[in-house]
Amino acid sequence: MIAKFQEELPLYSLPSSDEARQVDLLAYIAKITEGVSDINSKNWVNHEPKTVNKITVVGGGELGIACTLAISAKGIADRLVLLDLSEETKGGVMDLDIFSLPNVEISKDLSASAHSKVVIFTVNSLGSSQSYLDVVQSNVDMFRALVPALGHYSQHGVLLVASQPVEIMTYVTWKLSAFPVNRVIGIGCNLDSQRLQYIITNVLKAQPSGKQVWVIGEQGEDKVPTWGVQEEVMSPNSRVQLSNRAMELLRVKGQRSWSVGLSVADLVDSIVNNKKKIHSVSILAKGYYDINSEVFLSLPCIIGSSGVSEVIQSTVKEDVVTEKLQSSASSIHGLQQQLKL
Ligand SMILES: NC(=O)c1ccc[n+]([C@@H]2O[C@H](COP(=O)([O-])OP(=O)(O)OC[C@H]3O[C@@H](n4cnc5c(N)ncnc54)[C@H](O)[C@@H]3O)[C@@H](O)[C@H]2O)c1
Repeated sequence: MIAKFQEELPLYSLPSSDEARQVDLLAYIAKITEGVSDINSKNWVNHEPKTVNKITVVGGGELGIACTLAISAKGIADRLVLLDLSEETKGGVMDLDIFSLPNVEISKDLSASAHSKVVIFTVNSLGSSQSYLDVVQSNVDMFRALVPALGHYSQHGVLLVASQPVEIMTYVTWKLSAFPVNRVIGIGCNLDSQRLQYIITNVLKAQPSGKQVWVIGEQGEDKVPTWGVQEEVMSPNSRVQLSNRAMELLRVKGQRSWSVGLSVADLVDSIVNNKKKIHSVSILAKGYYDINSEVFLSLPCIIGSSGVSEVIQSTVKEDVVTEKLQSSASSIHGLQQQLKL
């Protein structure tokens, strides 16, 4: 299946103005996707009420199950489709089959995702590639087989990417889907930001509250804290000391799939219920922090039903933040240039 798409798919090379052709191509791709033999005979367009809060989780591994459980626990979805595309039946998915959850459907058919408000990507290729570039390329190849069809089935939804490396996989999803950029988001530093705010406010009990501090940039070692507005009662020095102390506490927290699942569910809640809440998520960073290449980095944004509605620009000028983001942008862009999309 993947090989077939490698031959078929220069979709992202179409100009976005050529929408009719893009839709035709996406329809064709969906048609030849596994599990969908004839898109018209299935009549998927008419079977699904379009107003329900339907969510699709793609991938039934650790993170896919964690997202499913967290979204179910929050009661956000009227219907949740877990697309388990693996050959074998992994423990988690099998157990969900046995101990079924209300409103959760497990499927291998991509068309089951039709009319989702959010499609969450948690798949990860298990290729035995040697170099980092090969590992990323095998994830890209897998996305080539999935994103165009899933984008076709949920043309008005938001694509939320959790697969790693999240900045690159979000860029790849944007290119392969031909979606408007505001509706393609990576989970980026959302969990780190929420944790940092909690640490500053509830653990360090610092005044003023940590609501104005964000973790931004590249997920992992190169992420960086930044303040949204100048805190009048704090000198720049004590602000830096406070965020450094909070970042130290954040680093030892580690990441478990269930904590990422909880933060994904919070993001989904903001989208589905049009909460207009601020999240630090991976978005197209071109034009911010003097970045002029097409790379995705985490920046604080207002998130609602159409994805990103506004990017929050910090009024605090910090050279170290700009340098870190530019350095991340340069290395991510370098790697993207070597990928075969
Ligand atoms: N687990 C976490 O805490 C966590 C946190 C943040 C990000 N992530 C990222 O999310 C992704 C998934 O992580 P995980 O822990 O769930 O991994 P996992 O190995 O448990 O699950 C990967 C899933 O991808 C599916 N898959 C593999 N190859 C496929 C293919 N060719 N077509 C369709 N599906 C395929 C597998 O069947 C499996 O369901 C990874 O990129 C990971 O880095 C995970």
